Amino acid sequence: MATSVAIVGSTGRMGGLIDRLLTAGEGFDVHARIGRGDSLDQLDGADVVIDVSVPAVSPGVVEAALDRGIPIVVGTSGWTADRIAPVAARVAADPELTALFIPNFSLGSALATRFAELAAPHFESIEIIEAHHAGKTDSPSGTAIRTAELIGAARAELGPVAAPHADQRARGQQVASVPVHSMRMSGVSARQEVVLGGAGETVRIVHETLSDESYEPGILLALGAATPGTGLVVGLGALLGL
Ligand SMILES: NC(=O)C1=CN([C@@H]2O[C@H](COP(=O)(O)OP(=O)(O)OC[C@H]3O[C@@H](n4cnc5c(N)ncnc54)[C@H](OP(=O)(O)O)[C@@H]3O)[C@@H](O)[C@H]2O)C=CC1
Ligand SMILES: O=C(O)C1=N[C@H](C(=O)O)C[C@H](O)C1
Repeated sequence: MATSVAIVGSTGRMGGLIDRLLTAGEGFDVHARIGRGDSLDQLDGADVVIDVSVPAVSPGVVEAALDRGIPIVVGTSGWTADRIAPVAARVAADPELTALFIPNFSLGSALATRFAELAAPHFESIEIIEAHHAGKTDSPSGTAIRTAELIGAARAELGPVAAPHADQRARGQQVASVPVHSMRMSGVSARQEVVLGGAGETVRIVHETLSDESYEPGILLALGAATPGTGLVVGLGALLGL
């Protein structure tokens, strides 16, 4: 029997992509298409919820899914480690609950983030430059926040990265001590560059999204993994075994 999926943010770019992907493929049915103004009671009866809405709305969607015991995949940005923490505690307390936070569904992005995490302990200077389409309303991107948090965790025993003059606005927003510089502009879908500097050298880890097609395998992987008892997952890398 097909897995029934409730899509929150269904009228948006990602919601439309997910709708088309599930409708065209096998194994999943669309249970409900939920947009602004629609009741979250439409989640009732779904096997899984996928949220691709806006950062302000996403926490309420997660709560509504967990209240109903329905596994949820969260693709919406804005989920810092601090915001995930109470959800993690709730999921840890109930073995039936499942919440997957996937800041970026693309394989290349998951790999690039992992590469940055691996390199982080070896360089004292690390900064992130991310660019997105002009329609993106939040910054830094969810991917940049997650990447910076993982860099910070990888350097936990070494201390913060060297970010001189970080009090100046043009030095970016610090996330887990990593300066993040966000551009919102025409001509770009999504791009992230992690620049690492050490004695006499720099390393640049660049990921570019050229089309939304790159998200499709990750969306299906996450939906397939979102079953009761999976628990908390953060990042596609965990599902890929990276
Ligand atoms: N994890 C990943 O790989 C990716 C994540 N994203 C993230 O996904 C999110 C959505 O991106 P995108 O599709 O480009 O954005 P869009 O602006 O195209 O879509 C946002 C959707 O959320 C809806 N929405 C707004 N308020 C509510 C509400 N109260 N209840 C239900 N739905 C609501 C909007 O409805 P309305 O049209 O009425 O405003 C719209 O359908 C962003 O946070 C983005 O960063 C994006 C790409 C990839
Ligand atoms: O809004 C987008 O487009 C994207 N949002 C996500 C983010 O905030 O990281 C993922 C990807 O970068 C595209």
